[in-house]
Amino acid sequence: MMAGRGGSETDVAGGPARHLPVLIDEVIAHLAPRDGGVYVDGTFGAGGYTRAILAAADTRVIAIDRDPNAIADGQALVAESAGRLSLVHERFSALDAVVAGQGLERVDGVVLDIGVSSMQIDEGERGFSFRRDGPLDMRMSSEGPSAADLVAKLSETDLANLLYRFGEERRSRAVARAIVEARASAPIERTLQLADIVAKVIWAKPHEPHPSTRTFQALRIAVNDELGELARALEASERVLKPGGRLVVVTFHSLEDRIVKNFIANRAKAAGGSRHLPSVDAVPTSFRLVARGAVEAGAAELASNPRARSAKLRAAERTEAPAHAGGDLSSFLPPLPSLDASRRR
Ligand SMILES: C[S@@+](CC[C@H](N)C(=O)[O-])C[C@H]1O[C@@H](n2cnc3c(N)ncnc32)[C@H](O)[C@@H]1O
Repeated sequence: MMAGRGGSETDVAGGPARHLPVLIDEVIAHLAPRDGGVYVDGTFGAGGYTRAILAAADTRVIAIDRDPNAIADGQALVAESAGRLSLVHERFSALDAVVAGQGLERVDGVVLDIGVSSMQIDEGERGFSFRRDGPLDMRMSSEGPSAADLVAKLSETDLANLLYRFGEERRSRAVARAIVEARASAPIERTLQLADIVAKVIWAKPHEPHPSTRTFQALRIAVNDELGELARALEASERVLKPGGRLVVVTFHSLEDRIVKNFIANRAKAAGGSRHLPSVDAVPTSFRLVARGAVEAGAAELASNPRARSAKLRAAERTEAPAHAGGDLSSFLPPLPSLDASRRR
């Protein structure tokens, strides 16, 4: 079962929690759940945030996860919640449709805890871990192409670009070359098989991350379209939050944090607000900042949970202004660095 990124026992809303989620006090402080409010937990996982929201006030929670195992494990909490929790198997990019499916138009808060759960990492069979043997899968939802499919089918150049963009792997060309050479003699279908191939071209000192860290991160992000999912979920939140409703997002690496930071900055600053332009051109801001900059874990949490080290929380509050026209993710999805462009410089 889910060991969790924190791993502590609390009992909220009736049942034993199996982990202490990252930045939980800060999440609740910024989400500010209130009696009668409806909150979307877009990343249910082991239900740590959901439990805390249910415990903080007399709220209703609509929780979402794309992983069928998380949905199955969460049924006990649904049963305990006396009708206050709806748990939906869906991608969080569709959170506005999920809210509509519950017969609601708007909600009081949305929280996202981006990334994989410990359960997903810890189960070798899911294929996320370079330390455990398993099929090279990495699909959170068990649908669509797996990591093994990408490794088998992408050209050497596309593989190198993927590793560079989503893993920030500086030796992406060497890793891509090694993968292409290895797959010519045998299909790469197991996690440890891929980890061995990467270890032949990247040496890590004892204090450095495992040589496969960046390769596995890149494949996972690509397989699950994690950056696109995040960008679309931010836009869906803008559509579904009531004026005064809060958006709280916790991320674990810079690619994700940049998207959240850019989105909030984009929506919280009035476009066309220049004194050189007629005021009629100004686009009203749809969010205002709740937290200036990113909130990080304090010393106590860092001491008890090393996984909180890279966590960053950003929060914003919805204004009365209409949502921006959706779909143009380029206004806040930062251009991903192209390997070829970087080599030309
Ligand atoms: C870090 S865990 C969340 C842990 C949770 N906050 C808790 O306290 O237990 C992330 C969860 O989000 C889910 N997830 C990731 N991307 C998703 C997406 N695009 N749509 C829905 N669920 C997603 C994963 O399956 C995983 O269960």
